[in-house]
Amino acid sequence: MTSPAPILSLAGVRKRFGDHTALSDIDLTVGSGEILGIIGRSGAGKSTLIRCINGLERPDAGTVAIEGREIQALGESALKPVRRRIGMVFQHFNLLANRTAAENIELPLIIAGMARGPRQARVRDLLQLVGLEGREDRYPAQLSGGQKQRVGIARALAPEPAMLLSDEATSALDPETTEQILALLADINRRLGLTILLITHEMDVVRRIAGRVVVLENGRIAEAGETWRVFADPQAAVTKSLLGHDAAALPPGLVLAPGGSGEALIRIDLGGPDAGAPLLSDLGARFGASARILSGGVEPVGGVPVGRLFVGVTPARPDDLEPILAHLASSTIRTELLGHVVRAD
Ligand SMILES: Nc1ncnc2c1ncn2[C@@H]1O[C@H](COP(=O)(O)OP(=O)(O)OP(=O)(O)O)[C@@H](O)[C@H]1O
Repeated sequence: MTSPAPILSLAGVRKRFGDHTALSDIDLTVGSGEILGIIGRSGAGKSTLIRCINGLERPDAGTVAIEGREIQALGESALKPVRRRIGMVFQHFNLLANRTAAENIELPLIIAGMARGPRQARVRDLLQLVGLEGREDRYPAQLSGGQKQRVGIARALAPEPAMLLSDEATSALDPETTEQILALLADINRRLGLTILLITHEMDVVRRIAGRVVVLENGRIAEAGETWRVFADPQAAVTKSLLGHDAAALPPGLVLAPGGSGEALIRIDLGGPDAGAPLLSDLGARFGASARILSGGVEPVGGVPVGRLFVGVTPARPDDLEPILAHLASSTIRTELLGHVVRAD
């Protein structure tokens, strides 16, 4: 049995505008049912990438395939049905102001030539799926930002696309509404097995729902991988800076002693299924050391705990510090002795 073609695959994609290279060497595969985040700062090439994926822009080199079908050489009429396989969700919703919520959702079905009966049944199902029952007759101006985006999502889902392409879909929403829309996307992904490509400039959006992330910088892929790994152990400078990961940062208010004894300040980067292990109580049980958390935290990234802790460890004997560090290093992503804490007394 051959495995199904990926929903989307890009190979060696390059796009130039004059002498400016907006995208180069883009290799990307999106498998069925996954949520992939694409993150980058302004100018990184996100819009150009979207335009290459939906056929609005032709790459200068490389291939873009949707469900195994290469689109870069297709003419407008051949592109149309392939484009319909990608549902677009936009930052500013792009709803028709003079049509109700239900009519906005119905429009792509009318264009697709669906008969009235099944069309209206489908609109009802979609309204229910996105939590808009009872609001079907409201016009966009009578809906909140979150409700408008629910209409946008339902409209994108109406033609049963193979993939949802979310272009900064939560960037115009407040944090609470962002949370609700991301929860809706995650729910749709789970319930329908729908593939979602999330384009964003916000790490938090990626952290909440993307299983995998691609970091774009200056038109190139700077880093890619499972979201929790990239968050727990970022490699590229741009990822570290997007994450606000300053490797040298000390928690506020802590001062390191010039000498080397007493309570050791240790920075621990945790991530992965083992991150919940009882690390600190281990230090007491194995080494008779006392350990306290001075700063930091652990939170789930794609369901996997990830975090950075600053821990003060007082070994029973100075010689214990080395084996303590080795023990911590064996069960964390990174353990680093930063120095010794100045005591207040
Ligand atoms: N039609 C164009 N003509 C010339 N340069 C362009 C064109 N489109 C994009 N660019 C340039 O290509 C680079 C990538 O732009 P792009 O819009 O893809 O970035 P972006 O990551 O989407 O940024 P933003 O988040 O600000 O929308 C930028 O330097 C931009 O100025």
